[in-house]
Amino acid sequence: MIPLSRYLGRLFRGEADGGGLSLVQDAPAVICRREPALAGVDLFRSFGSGETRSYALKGVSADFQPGELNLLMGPSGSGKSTLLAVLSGLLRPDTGTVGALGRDVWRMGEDEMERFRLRHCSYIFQGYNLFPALTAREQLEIVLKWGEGCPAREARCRADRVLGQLGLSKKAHLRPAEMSGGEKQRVAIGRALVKNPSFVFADEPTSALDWENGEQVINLLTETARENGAMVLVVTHDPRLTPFADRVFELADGQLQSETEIETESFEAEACVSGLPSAYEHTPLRNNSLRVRLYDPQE
Ligand SMILES: Nc1ncnc2c1ncn2[C@@H]1O[C@H](COP(=O)(O)OP(=O)(O)OP(=O)(O)O)[C@@H](O)[C@H]1O
Repeated sequence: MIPLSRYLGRLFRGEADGGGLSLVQDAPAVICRREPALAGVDLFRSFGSGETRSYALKGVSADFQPGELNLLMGPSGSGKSTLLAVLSGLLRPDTGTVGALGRDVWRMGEDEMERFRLRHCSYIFQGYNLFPALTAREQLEIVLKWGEGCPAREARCRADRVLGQLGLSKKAHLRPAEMSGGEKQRVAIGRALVKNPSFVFADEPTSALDWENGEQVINLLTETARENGAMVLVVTHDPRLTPFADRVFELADGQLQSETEIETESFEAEACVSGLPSAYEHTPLRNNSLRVRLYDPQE
């Protein structure tokens, strides 16, 4: 019997066999420590001053679990992008705290914050923000070389692997001007995912895409949550994304109106998770009831 601790952060397949369980070979899935990876507490954020001052966030508190895809929805002007920016370390709140991986984000010094963002956070915005002069492969390589000091050969290998997962192997040599909108968005997502972030923050990542490309993008983000244990937070107006999510947060007028857990199919192989340390729980996976991954966000 292989101790479960050996599997922390690694992939395995659990196969139920007549009530028993054997753990074999690599396969993606998620079991996460049920502690929020990210927690916003009583967040206020205003813009302007004096008589023109208005509050975009009015006391928002919310927890976000690792291994989950969260949607932030609500009417235009309700504060979604402001909340995303505050939670992701890009915009300082007036008051309130943001905790991430056990750290108080807004108490970090600038350098520490920069390192934290570089190591743990990825951002996906509407405009793609790709470098015009770089090829698809170079857009990914540069993140690894600059961000992690990754040697050129390894960076190329990792970039090519992610481009392959995105179905972009044949486009690796193209520059942004030579790509379609969907391809550019996939490269932007590849750039966000190549460093295996703990947090992915995406603001309207599908709004400029047709549904075929949009579905591909949301599938990639779902996989990132489920298979890498990342906490993914997506601001969107698109109700078609809801079935892909684990949780939907609804904002209105700067306040959280509701938090809805989206039902997933039941996890048949309960045997897979028996014997787990109590700090861990499984996250059921759609379409594949026997895949399990242990993930520890603190590692
Ligand atoms: N930099 C800014 N300066 C002044 N007001 C701002 C600024 N950013 C946001 N606001 C205001 O804060 C409120 C919330 O804006 P926010 O962009 O967070 O809303 P949203 O829900 O993301 O909207 P949308 O869906 O239209 O993108 C709005 O009233 C907006 O005008």
